[in-house]
Amino acid sequence: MLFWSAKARAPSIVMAVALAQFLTLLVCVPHASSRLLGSSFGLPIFDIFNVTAPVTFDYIVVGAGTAGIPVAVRLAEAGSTVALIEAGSLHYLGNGNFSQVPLYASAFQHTYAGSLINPIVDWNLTTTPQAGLHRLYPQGKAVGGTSTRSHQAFTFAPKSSYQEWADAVDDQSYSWNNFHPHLIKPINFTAPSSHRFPNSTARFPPHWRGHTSGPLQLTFGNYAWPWASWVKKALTGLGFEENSDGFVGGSLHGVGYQLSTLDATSFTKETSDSSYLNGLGINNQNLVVYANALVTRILFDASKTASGVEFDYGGLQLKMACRKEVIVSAGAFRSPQLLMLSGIGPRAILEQHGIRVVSDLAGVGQNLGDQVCAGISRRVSIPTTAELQWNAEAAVQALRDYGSSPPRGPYTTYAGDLLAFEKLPQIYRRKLPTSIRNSLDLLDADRPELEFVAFSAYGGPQPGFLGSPDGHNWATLAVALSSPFSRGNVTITSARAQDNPLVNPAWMNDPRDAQMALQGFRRLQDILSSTLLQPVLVGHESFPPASVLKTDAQVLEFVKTYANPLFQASGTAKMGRKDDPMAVIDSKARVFGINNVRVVDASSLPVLLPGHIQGTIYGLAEKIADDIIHTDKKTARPRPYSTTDVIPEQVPMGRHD
Ligand SMILES: Cc1cc2nc3c(=O)[nH]c(=O)nc-3n(C[C@H](O)[C@H](O)[C@H](O)COP(=O)(O)OP(=O)(O)OC[C@H]3O[C@@H](n4cnc5c(N)ncnc54)[C@H](O)[C@@H]3O)c2cc1C
Repeated sequence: MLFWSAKARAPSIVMAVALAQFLTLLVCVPHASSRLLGSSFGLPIFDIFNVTAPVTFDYIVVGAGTAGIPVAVRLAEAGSTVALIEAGSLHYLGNGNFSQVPLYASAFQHTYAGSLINPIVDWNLTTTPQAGLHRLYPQGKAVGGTSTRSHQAFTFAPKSSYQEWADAVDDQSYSWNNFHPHLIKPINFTAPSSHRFPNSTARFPPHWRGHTSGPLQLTFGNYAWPWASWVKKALTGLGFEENSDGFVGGSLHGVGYQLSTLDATSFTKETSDSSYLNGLGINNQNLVVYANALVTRILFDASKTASGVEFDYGGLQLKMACRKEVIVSAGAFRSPQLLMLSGIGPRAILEQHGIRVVSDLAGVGQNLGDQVCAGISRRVSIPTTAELQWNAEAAVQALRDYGSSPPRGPYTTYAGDLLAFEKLPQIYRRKLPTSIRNSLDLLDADRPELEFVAFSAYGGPQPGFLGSPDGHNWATLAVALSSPFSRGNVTITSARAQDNPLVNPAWMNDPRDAQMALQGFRRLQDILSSTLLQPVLVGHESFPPASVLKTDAQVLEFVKTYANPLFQASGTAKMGRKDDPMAVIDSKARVFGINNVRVVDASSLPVLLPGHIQGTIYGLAEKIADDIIHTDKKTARPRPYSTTDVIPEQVPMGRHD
């Protein structure tokens, strides 16, 4: 489809490709089985392109994000009719090419008050004050969801985390071996190309070569930032092993280049819409996408069975009905919000807002897990993103490289292209109180406690995003707590979906995390002082200045004030056993206490996974879709739309009174 394949290219190329595609479309239309441009999108009031579109769907999926699109696409493939309802629109319209060019991934994402934000493709959510500060927490509001905001890192958690998951939900289908087929089903892998520098070899599981059957393209950038190579050399010198599997083999320990969700031809960011929707779903007539539609409530009949949803479409309050299920994939903050607005959640909160209780579930909105990081920026003598911001010649060359075939150079990769994971080494561990050491010792051997990210840009507060406040090259090394103990929560501030939920990440609320952050930061300082990095560090200028990081109290103060999330929020409608009072969904993602509602997204995760969670979310979406399809034999039979799909006696579309 012309619109969906629009990529960030030089305008002339775009126009030429567009013209060719348009001509092809014109030639093909009379015989085509595919739909007309735009027909994949529904108008909930009327649909002039597809007048036979049913008002009642088998499934309604709420949220066209990282999980929602794969679930909707797979169900439609299996023959069910699916309405995919998304509050946002197309990120190409709202965010230009900032959601496409890999280097731009962190555009409009600073978390400090006063940062540049883009209200069109983001929910503009502000957390409750953390250490006295309100923080912005980016979340995608677009077809593609937060995959359009992501920094493209693709990892799987260590094997023990999936085992912990399987044990927590009493379902061994989540063990590494059993879950693995679903985790890799999305993947279409391309090995790194020869355009990377020779000293930046990227590792990946050898058997992934040729694994191209999935819709989601993964590869490595056609460039490695010099800072990444220097940090890798330093970490290796300090005893880090290289992670030989690119962080997707079931172990995160070690250092390596970031495997990324990247289109291996255009070197644009791969998202759930560019992969699943554009690649698979767009021509499937069973799937209709309703954009700009904010679901405000799930509707239930007298037997607490979901019958459809109510939504806000440009101010109109509309309803849509489903025959089978409502699948909530609205993300870690908005899935619990929607459940609460629909009467599913902690009784006291619902009653406080005058919401009728349908299922009193204490765990809705609780158990919010997230990783938190802090870094040090230093002036460096090697090229960083500052070159693209301040050096016209370098910027023009980088654009030329990106426009060449194949694209190469710094625009093909994210600025944080090197990751490393470890347990806190003994020398720092010994400084922790015994009780904290004991807690850490309970973590599995393959579960990392720290993650490092080498970022070729300035990391201090600044309104821009490309990387340098002063024209000098700056680089950052950040450390994150991979296995924090703190848990926050999400709640509602009103009975209206239009109001953002209240998010309290509770970063470092657990004293164990504060002590771990202190020792992790000391480890970070020591890495930056290593002789192996000295050749590229310039002077002593840094953010924060060394003078404010002398005592432990100063470090803790800095970390608490400047810590950022790694944006891996999860667990707010967690999966669990029926006898777990905080569990919201069972191991098939079905919400307890009601019928025909599932939650499939980051909020479903029962365990805070180390590393980056999008890979697991795609895998979970595949797994639950597979479960649904296999337990519902009828939906497994392909069936095109027909006018008989219109069931007038069910809740009609249109203005509701
Ligand atoms: C800045 C940033 C960078 C990140 N980088 C990485 C990374 O490099 N690697 C990684 O693994 N992870 C990364 N993550 C995390 C990852 O992107 C998320 O965990 C993941 O995308 C969440 O997927 P989801 O399906 O749960 O939610 P989402 O992808 O957010 O999807 C939810 C969708 O539901 C829609 N929606 C919400 N409420 C409603 C409603 N009431 N009605 C209709 N629609 C609604 C939203 O608009 C959205 O489109 C990053 C996150 C952020 C914020």
